[in-house]
Amino acid sequence: MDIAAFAISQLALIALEKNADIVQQASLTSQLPPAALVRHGLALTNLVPAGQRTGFGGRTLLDLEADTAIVADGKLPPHGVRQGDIVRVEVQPSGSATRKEKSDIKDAGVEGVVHRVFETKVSVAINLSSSDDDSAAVDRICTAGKRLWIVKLANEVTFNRMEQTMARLRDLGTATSPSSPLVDVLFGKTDPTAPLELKEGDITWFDTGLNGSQKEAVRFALASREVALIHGPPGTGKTQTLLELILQLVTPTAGPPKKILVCGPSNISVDNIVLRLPSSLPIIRIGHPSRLLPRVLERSLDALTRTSEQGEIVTDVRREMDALLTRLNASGKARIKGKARRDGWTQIRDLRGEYRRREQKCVAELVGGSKVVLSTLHGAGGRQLHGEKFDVVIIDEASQALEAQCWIPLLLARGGIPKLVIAGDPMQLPPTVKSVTTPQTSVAPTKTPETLETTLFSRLLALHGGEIKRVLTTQYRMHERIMAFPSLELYDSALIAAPEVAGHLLTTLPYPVAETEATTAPLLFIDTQGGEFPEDPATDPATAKSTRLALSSESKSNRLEARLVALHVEALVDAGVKECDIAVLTPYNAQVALIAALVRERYHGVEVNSVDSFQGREKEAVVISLVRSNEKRETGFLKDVRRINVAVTRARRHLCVVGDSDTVASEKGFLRRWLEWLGDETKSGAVVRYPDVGEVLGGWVDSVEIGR
Ligand SMILES: Nc1ncnc2c1ncn2[C@@H]1O[C@H](COP(=O)(O)OP(=O)(O)OP(=O)(O)O)[C@@H](O)[C@H]1O
Repeated sequence: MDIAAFAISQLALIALEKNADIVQQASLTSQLPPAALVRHGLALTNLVPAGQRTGFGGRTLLDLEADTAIVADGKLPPHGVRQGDIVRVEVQPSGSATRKEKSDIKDAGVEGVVHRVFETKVSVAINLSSSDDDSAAVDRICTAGKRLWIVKLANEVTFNRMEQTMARLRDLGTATSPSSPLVDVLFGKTDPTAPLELKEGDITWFDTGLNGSQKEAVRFALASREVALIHGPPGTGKTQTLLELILQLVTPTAGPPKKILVCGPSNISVDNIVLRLPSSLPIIRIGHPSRLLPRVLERSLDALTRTSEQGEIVTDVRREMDALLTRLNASGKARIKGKARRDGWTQIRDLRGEYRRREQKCVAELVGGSKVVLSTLHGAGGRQLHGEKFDVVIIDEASQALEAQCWIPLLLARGGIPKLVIAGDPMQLPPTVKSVTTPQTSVAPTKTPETLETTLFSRLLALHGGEIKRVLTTQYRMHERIMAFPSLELYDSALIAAPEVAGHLLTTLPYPVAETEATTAPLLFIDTQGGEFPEDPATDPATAKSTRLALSSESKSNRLEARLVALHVEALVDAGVKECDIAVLTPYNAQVALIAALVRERYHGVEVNSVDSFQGREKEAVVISLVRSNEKRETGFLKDVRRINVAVTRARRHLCVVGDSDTVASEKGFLRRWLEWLGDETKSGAVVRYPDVGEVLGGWVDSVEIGR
C-alpha cells in the first residue's frame, strides 16, 4: 500500500470526523439555553470563584463552587461535567443577553481542563497560551463580581495531533530516504522478518500462573522482529499477558533490556496497566494529572517532578509562585491594586517561564532514565516525549483505537520505532466514529481504508494473515454456556472456559442467593414476539421541533420491554443477588434513560448502561434489552455483530436477553443463529416465550402492564 496515499486519505477522513464532532457540539451549545445544556451534561451554571493555586506545568488551578445564594446546601446540582473534560469558564450570560453580549462574554472566557469534581466545587486547570496572560484573564473573570458557568468544548486537540501525525507520515511516504523496516512491514512493502528462535528454557516466567496460550503469545511477541498481534477474545487476560511481556522486555533474561512505551486509546486503559505493574518497577505515567486515576498519580510525571531530587528545585519556584498568587488573590483591604498589581502579574509570568524551563529539564531527565513509559496514544504526542527513542511500542485495546492515533507513538523519534506489539479483539466494537463514511464490510489488504473504523489491528491481519498473531484461548469470565455461542460463531470454537468459571452460577456467589428459575439459569432469552411489546414510535428528526428532540429521536426505546427488564432485575434482587453485581445493557441511549428511570428508583446499585460504554467490563448478572420490535422487522444497531458480541460477553454467571425474536431474527446474522442455537434443547439455553415467562420466573411477569 502506498504510504503517502494512505496518509492523505486518513487526513481527509479525519477532517470529516473533526467537522462532524465540532458541528454537533457547536450546534448544541449555540442553540440550547443554559438550563438545557446542563441537562445534556454540557454545562454547569451558577458558580462563584473559590480560589486559585498553581498546578503541574505552572498551570493555574481555578476552584469554582456552587453559589450559596442559589443552592443553600452549597452542593452542585446533578451535572455531566467530568474530570478531564475540556471546558471554557465564562461569566454566565443573563437570559436577556444579546448575541453581541454573549459573543463578548465568550471572548473573555478562559479555556482549561476539569481537574477535579467534588460535591461542592469543580477545579479547572487553565490552559497556558504564550500570547495571553491567562492568570490575568482569570483574574478579570473572578473579580467581575458575577456568576460564572463552565461549558464543555469539542476536543479539537486530539484531531490536530492526528492531523500532524498523518502529515508526517505523508512526508515520510514521499521522501527519497527509505522508511524504517517496521513502517515497511506495516504497509506491506516487505514481509515480517522470521522471528528469533526462543526455546522453552530461554524464558523464566514472572507470572507462573499464565496459561499456555498466554505464554505462547508472550514468547511470540518477544521473538517477533517488527510486529506481533495478540488477539484477546473477551476475558482471556490480554492485559495480564501484556504485563508479563513488559516485565520480560525490561529484564535482561530474554535478550538485552529494552526501553518501552506502553499506550492505550483511553486514560483508563493505560491506568489499568499501571495499577497492575509491580510497585518495584520504575515506570513513568505521562498524562494530564486531571485525567489520571488518583491511585496512579504517585507514579505520574507530575508527582515524580515534585518528589524526585531533580524536582526539588522546581518545587521552590512553585512555592514562590503560590505565595505571590495568594497575595494577588487577597480581597478587601489586603487587595493589591494599581501598579503593584500589574507588577505582580508580570512577576508571575516570569516565574512561570522559569518554572517551565526547570521543569522541562527535570522531565527530560526522568523520562530519559525510565525503562517503561506509559501514556495514551494521544499523550505520546506531547512535548515530554518529543524525540525520545524506544525499542518497543506496546498498544493495548488497539481495536478501539483509530489507526491515525496509533501512529502518534510510532513516529516519535527520527528513524521510527523498531518494534510494535498490539493487543486487541477485532470482533468487539471499533472506535466510535461520528462522520458518515462507507461502512466497513471487510478489510482489503492492499486498499486504502475508506472509513476510520478500519483499525490498524484489522488492517495488519488482512495484510499479513494469521502468521503475525497469537490468540488467547482460555477465558476467565463466562459460564461455559454463555461463552459457547460467541466462541462458535466468532472465535472458531477456540475458547475454553477456565475451570473456576466454567460452571459458576449466581447461586455459587460467595454470598447467599436463593435457587430460583432465574438464578439457576446461566442463559435465558425472554421472547416478546407476538407484537405485545412494540418499540416506541419514532419521532422523525426532520419534523422534530428542537435540536434536543432531534437528537433523542435518533435513539429507539421500548417502554414495555423496559418494564419486563425491570421485573427481571427485581426477580434477581429478590433472590438475593446484590445490586452491584447486576448490569442492564442496551444498544440504545433512549432505552438506557428509560430503564434507568424505572430501575434506579428502587435499586440504586444496579448499573444501567449502553453496550458501547460497557466494553471492557463485566458483571455477575447482565440483562440485555434489544428494544427492536416492529412490523417492518428493522433491526438497526443490532446488525453489528461486534456490538452484540460485546453485549453477550459481559456476563459472568447469568445472561438474560429480552427481545422480540420475530424482529431480531428476521435477518441472517448473529442473533438469528444464536436463537436457533438456543432453541436446540441439547445446548440447554432457555428460551422463554411471553406469556410463558410468568411460569418460568415464578409468576412475577403477571404484573407486566400491557398497553399504555
Ligand atoms: N492465567 C490466568 N489465571 C487466572 N486468572 C487469569 C489469568 N489470566 C487472566 N486472568 C484473570 O482474568 C481476568 C481478565 O483478565 P484481563 O483483565 O487481563 O483480561 P482482558 O483480556 O484485558 O480483559 P477484557 O476482555 O476486559 O479486555 C482478570 O480477573 C485476570 O486476573
